[in-house]
Amino acid sequence: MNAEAALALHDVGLVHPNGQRALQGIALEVPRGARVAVVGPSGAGKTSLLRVAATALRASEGRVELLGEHPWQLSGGALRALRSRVGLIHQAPPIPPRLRVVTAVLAGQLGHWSPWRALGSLLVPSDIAGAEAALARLDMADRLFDRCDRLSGGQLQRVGMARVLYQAPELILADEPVSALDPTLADMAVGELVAQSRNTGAALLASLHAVDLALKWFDRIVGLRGGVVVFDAPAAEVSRAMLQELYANEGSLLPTQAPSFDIEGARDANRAAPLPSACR
Ligand SMILES: Nc1ncnc2c1ncn2[C@@H]1O[C@H](COP(=O)(O)OP(=O)(O)OP(=O)(O)O)[C@@H](O)[C@H]1O
Repeated sequence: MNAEAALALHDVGLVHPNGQRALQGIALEVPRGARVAVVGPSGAGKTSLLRVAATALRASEGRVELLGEHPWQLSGGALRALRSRVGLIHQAPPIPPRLRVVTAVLAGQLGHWSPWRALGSLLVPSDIAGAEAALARLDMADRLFDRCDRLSGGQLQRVGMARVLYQAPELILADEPVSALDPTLADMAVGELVAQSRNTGAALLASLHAVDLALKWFDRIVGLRGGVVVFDAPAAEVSRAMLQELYANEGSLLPTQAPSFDIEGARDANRAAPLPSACR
């Protein structure tokens, strides 16, 4: 067991209940504090990988180590405690529609609170300033008391991210966290996740649709296709040819946020990326 790794997958495979194989022979290590992006075409297995890492799905083959533990050997209570140290950001956050934004954000700490404090917070939000600060980082502070079913898909994604910023976990797992945001907001939101990692030492593993965002913000890029790792390299070493090969079946254009993609520019931006608000 490697205690220095926030996450380690050893020869992991996943077959969904209908017999569809989603992952095969995955070997991946995310050291504590590291920031790793997973990119790849539709159906590559990005969501499956993140769900296995989050223990939402149990691997069919291989071994998962999470924050120095073997999750599937733990008792129910110990597994819940381990999960409370991991922040999971969904593409479409599963937030009950009638919940208020403030309550949805405060729910990030539910795993750490006593049942009485958790119940009390559902009735009367206990740390409004904390929730507001997390939302402000994603330009959402003005929606604090809105109901979640009055929000757009992109606003809901930002509530899901604010919940994890508020949670301050040791490992952030983000599955296409900015897919519903416009390019400017997407850049800002990914920057805040990276800032959280820099400030708290949390490891960050995120699947991203846009390769320019991945190259700009992340230290390491994992290319996934057909459930297999095609490359795993520092962002500075990822070439256009590697990306074109990865997306070869999706046409000649690489998926990006910005309309024109300059790979050198994205990597230069990585070196010079300004620190978002939380880091200043
Ligand atoms: N619940 C499921 N049941 C059966 N097969 C599934 C299920 N979820 C995913 N799959 C299959 O597993 C493979 C990987 O899917 P996955 O959603 O992990 O890919 P992805 O890279 O996240 O795709 P996208 O970018 O389109 O979201 C695909 O072949 C998909 O059809």
